[in-house]
Amino acid sequence: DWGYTDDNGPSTWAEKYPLAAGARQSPVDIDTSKATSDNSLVDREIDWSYPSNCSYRIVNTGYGWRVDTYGDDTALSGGPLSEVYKLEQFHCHWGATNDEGSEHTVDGKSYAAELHLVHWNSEKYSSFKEAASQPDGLAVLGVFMEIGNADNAELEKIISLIPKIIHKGQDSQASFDLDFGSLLPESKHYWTYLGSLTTPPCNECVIWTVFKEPITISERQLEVFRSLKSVGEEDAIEPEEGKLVKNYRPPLPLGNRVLRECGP
Ligand SMILES: Nc1nnc(SCC(=O)Nc2ccc(S(N)(=O)=O)cc2)s1
Ligand SMILES: [Zn+2]
Repeated sequence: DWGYTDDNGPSTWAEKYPLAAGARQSPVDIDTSKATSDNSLVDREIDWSYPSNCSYRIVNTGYGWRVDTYGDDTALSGGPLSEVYKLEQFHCHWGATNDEGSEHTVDGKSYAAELHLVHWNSEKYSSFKEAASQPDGLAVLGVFMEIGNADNAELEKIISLIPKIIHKGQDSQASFDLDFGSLLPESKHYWTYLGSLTTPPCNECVIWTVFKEPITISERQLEVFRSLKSVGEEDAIEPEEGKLVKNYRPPLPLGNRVLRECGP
């Protein structure tokens, strides 16, 4: 199966997942000199509403952790979006060392990690799966994460559950009040472009919005991410083996896509 090691990593994905070789792939390097500040976006602020207290399921997908949100009373609209999108799940990508880990880069700079909030167009489509096969089906918010001295208190609620899902396939149900607002940066300055899922099947179904301002996470918190395993409990391997120390796809060419910028 696909993964992030030398023998099953991003450079091999197109063999089994032909979409991975498409012209609208993600992530990309955000070349700020190419970004056009588009007036059609300026008066369309990105607007989100997320519940404060909800029950969530965190799962080890084998490629990282993912929190399923059953996004009933969630809504994302505005900015580049023409319809209202619902939050389906959120997850993160990181690297083995702090100088890599984000999927998008900014003028070639990588951040230590990148948070993805995955929404689907529930106004036009009847399911996430259906939306994931449409060019305007998904809207993903990308938030860069850099190492800071302090723990990120909201992320800590998720990180405290990771020891329960060390192995692939494990999940944990928890109801905690998550303030999504604090998982997003203060500034709403963002770049947006048309792209894809950054993991197989790499469907070209995502309207990407990447915030310019990073949030901070502590080194200890990032180490907890790296303690996840990509193999199941039954795979008897050495304790140090199978650790998910990196799960990011390097940038693909922007090609002739338009990169728009909006915000102060
Ligand atoms: N044929 C298909 N199988 N599975 C899908 S969608 C499953 C899923 O949620 N995939 C997914 C993959 C990557 C991302 S990401 N990293 O945010 O681009 C978000 C979501 S479409
Ligand atoms: Zn992602």
